[in-house]
Amino acid sequence: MKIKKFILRTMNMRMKSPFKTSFGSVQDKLFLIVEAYDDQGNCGYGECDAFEAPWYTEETVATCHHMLQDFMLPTLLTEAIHHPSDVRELLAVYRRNSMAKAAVETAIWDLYAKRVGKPLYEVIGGVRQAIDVGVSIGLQPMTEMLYQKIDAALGNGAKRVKVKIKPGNDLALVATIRERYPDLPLMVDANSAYTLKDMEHLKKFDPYNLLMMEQPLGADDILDHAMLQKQLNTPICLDESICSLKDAQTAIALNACKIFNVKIARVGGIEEARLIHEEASRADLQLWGGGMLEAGIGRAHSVALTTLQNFTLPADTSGSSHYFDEDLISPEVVVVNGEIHLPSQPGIGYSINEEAYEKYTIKKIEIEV
Ligand SMILES: O=C(O)CCC(=O)C1=CC=C[C@@H](O)[C@@H]1C(=O)O
Ligand SMILES: [Mg+2]
Repeated sequence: MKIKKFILRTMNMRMKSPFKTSFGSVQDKLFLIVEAYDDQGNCGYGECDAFEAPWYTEETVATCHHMLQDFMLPTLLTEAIHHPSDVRELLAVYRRNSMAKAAVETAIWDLYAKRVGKPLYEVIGGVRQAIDVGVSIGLQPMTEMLYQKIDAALGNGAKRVKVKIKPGNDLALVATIRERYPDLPLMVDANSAYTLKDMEHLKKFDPYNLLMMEQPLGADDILDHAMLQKQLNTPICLDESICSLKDAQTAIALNACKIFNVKIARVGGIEEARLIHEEASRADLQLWGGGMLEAGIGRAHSVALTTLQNFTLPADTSGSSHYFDEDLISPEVVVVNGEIHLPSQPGIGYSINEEAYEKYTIKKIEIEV
């Protein structure tokens, strides 16, 4: 497969409401899209999940634009790509920069699946045609608003609810939710807001029967999580700490957690995610698909990944309308009774909504051989 040309778009879409975590808030979502064209006129799409500021990982929209434009896309135009799984090796010369890598790698997977005329989820080895999903609810200014969001999610069949916590807005919040929803499948995500000094405090979450506690400690830590997991009954799920297969192997070896949240962007692509999935399956760790407030293209890739065998827990991938008034794809991703059904068309299986796509494009560059 020879890539003839890439188009790199910068998009700007406003989310319905701000999404607030322990480290920041997003409402105007600036992001990139990579289009990869082959010599037969096929086009594959990939979304870059980096945010405008480096608060989730060190990457930003600007660093990804630079890495893609100046390094990664020119490299991939000069190399023969036999299979999308080659891209991981071809880009390994560039250290880290996982979100930039994932943006182009996912575009090439979509392109390949379209060339062979199969849905992406089948091409990557997916085993199910529908995935279970929950919702992720950001920090709310008032508990009433949180209840409204939980009720709306349950009304839509959400299979579990994740709430964000931070020091000072955590235990009492969980206690209130539990009192009102005693049987709710509930989990919390701290986005690295605590340290081992909070061990005694974190143990106090155990009686609330949480599905898991996501990333309580340092974004670059695995060791402290292992010490914490020894003391907690609540399963720990690692998100920010797992950026590669190597990190996954370390976490497994140290028993640092029981669950991984897998995001294609954070680990540098679908191939790395598949390797993490294999490793986790061997160690009996459970997996689920994380979300990055993506628009439709990124959402479609993550839905496809979630069809792999060991993604047994509900994903964060909510429907397009959860975050946006209008999406870039047609049809939009929809959740029915807490499930997303996989489209059967080749590639990501969704078409581009050309009108919306052009409307939200604020910059476009072409890179050719
Ligand atoms: O619905 C989604 O796309 C998931 C939202 C979500 O929880 C997150 C998105 C982006 C960064 C983080 O704040 C966070 C997470 O930690 O999983
Ligand atoms: Mg998280």
